[in-house]
Amino acid sequence: MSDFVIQATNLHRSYRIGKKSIEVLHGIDLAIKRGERIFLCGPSGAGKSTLLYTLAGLERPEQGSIHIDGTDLYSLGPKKQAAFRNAKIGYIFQNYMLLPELTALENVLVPGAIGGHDASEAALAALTRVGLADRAEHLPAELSGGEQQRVAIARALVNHPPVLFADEPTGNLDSRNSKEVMDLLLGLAAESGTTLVVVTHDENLATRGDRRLVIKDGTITEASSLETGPVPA
Ligand SMILES: Nc1ncnc2c1ncn2[C@@H]1O[C@H](COP(=O)(O)OP(=O)(O)OP(=O)(O)O)[C@@H](O)[C@H]1O
Repeated sequence: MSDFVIQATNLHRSYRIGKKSIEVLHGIDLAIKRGERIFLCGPSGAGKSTLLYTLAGLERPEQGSIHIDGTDLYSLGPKKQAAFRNAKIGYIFQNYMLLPELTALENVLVPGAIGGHDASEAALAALTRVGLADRAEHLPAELSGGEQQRVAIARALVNHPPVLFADEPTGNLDSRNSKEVMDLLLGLAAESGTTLVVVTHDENLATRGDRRLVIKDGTITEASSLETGPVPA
C-alpha cells in the first residue's frame, strides 16, 4: 500500500466566463500521506475550494490525475465514482449542507443508505461520538450552527473514509464553537487515522496541522518553504 493516500499530478482547472478564461489551478502536484493533517490557505479567490472539489471528485480537472487510496478517481464511470466517493471520501461544507427535512440521525444515515446497507448502529454511534445522541430526532433547523456542523462531521465520518475534506468548516461559527468543532475534527481524525485536508482563512487554526499549504497564482507552496518554491510531488 502506498504511503500516499492522496496523489494529484499536474492538475489544471479553468473557468470560462463569456470569452474570458481564468486558470485557477495551474499544474498542481500534491502528495499527502496517510493520516496527515493538512491546512490549505491562500487569498480569497485563489482556488482553495476549487482544489478541494477537484480532489474530492466533485469537479473534473481539464488535465491531470488524482489517486485516492490507490484509485484513479476520474478514470471511474459516474456510478462507480459516486460509490467510491461515498465509501472513501468524507466532505464537510462551511454551511453544513444537511438535508433540512431529515432529522440529525437520518442525515447521518444517508451515506449508509447510499451504500445500500443499514448503518443505524454506526449512525447513532457517530452522533454519540460528536456529543449529539440526545439531539438525534431534531431537525437541522432545531439545532445551533455548531451542532449542525457536528452532525455534518458525524455524517462525513460514519463510513470511516480514509480521507476527509473540510471547506472552511468553522467559517460560520463563533470562536467558541469554532474551537470545539476543530478540536472534534482533529481528535476524530487522529483516532481513526483519517487523512484530513482543511481549507481555512484562519492563520491560527492553520498551525494545528502537520503541514500548511498555500495556494496562490494557481500553484501550491508549502508555508514553511515559501522561499524555496513549489512542493515536489
Ligand atoms: N463555477 C464557477 N464559474 C466561474 N468562475 C468560478 C466558478 N467557481 C469559482 N470560480 C472562480 O475561480 C476562482 C477560485 O474560486 P474558489 O472558490 O476556488 O476560491 P477560494 O480560494 O476558495 O476563495 P474564497 O476564499 O473566497 O472562498 C475565483 O476567481 C472564482 O471567481
